[in-house]
Amino acid sequence: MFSIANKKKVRMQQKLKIIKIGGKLIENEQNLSVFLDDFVKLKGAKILVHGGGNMATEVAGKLGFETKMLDGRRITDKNSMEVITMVYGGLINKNIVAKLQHLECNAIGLCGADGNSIISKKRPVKEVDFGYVGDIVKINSAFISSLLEQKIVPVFSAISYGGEGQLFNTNADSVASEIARALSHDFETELYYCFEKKGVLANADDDESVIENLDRRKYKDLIEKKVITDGMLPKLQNCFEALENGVERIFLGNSELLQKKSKHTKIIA
Ligand SMILES: Nc1ncnc2c1ncn2[C@@H]1O[C@H](COP(=O)(O)OP(=O)(O)O)[C@@H](O)[C@H]1O
Ligand SMILES: CC(=O)N[C@@H](CCC(=O)OP(=O)(O)O)C(=O)O
Repeated sequence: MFSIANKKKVRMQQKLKIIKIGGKLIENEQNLSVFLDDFVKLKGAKILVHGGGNMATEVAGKLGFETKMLDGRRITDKNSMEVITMVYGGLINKNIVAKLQHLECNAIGLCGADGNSIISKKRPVKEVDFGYVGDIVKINSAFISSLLEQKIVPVFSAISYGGEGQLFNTNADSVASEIARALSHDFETELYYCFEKKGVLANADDDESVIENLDRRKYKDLIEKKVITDGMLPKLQNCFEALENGVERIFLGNSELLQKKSKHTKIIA
């Protein structure tokens, strides 16, 4: 019989790719289709994490709810949490899974409550109360690994679980990096952030000004110069934390990143 230690050793030699797709790419049918075609072609174990912030804002607006963001994170009141559950957990997640099934990729759609997979705690109230925003405290690696072993592709939405019947909204970039960090104990992990730009830009007005290699020193400098703002702030914070906690390689780019043919950003130590 295979012992747990042996199983772990076998997995350590296995590569795992965790890919996050941002909301602005999902909204565009053409970009989503290019991305999913490349995603299904990736060999080996893989996990997809999706955002959808823009769509949630749009649906909330239609329902007459105002959206407030701070440092790339949504201040999530009760109404906002309900919209998020419907949009991320339902509309986006189920459509992506259906498209993957059509491409003959056996995907399963999950939020953090499913399989007790992503456990979080309400973000502590400091200057701001983010409401139903959860910071991840635990990833159920054993459950996620068991899906991967069955060749099932988990597709996670940006919803975590508080453990006491409460769902929380969690930045999708954080979901991806925390899953990558946790599973790097068992697999050799690579993390990919796909969004609408070619990578981290040195000049926000020039889409070709991609920084090909980004280290922490340059990242801090670019924050001070206000070149890195908005959603890019939590995204890069997640990248460096992941790199310092066992994730082997991290890349940022557009819907074509998975082919790595066009310019993109690599996070380096
Ligand atoms: N230096 C930068 N390079 C690229 N994008 C940046 C930069 N600074 C801020 N951004 C913004 O960050 C956004 C990406 O973050 P976010 O909106 O969270 O992405 P996602 O679509 O993955 O959710 C880009 O759309 C861009 O407007
Ligand atoms: C707490 C928090 O901000 N959660 C995010 C989750 C979705 C997300 O991250 O979507 P994108 O990847 O498309 O930005 C939000 O509600 O906007």
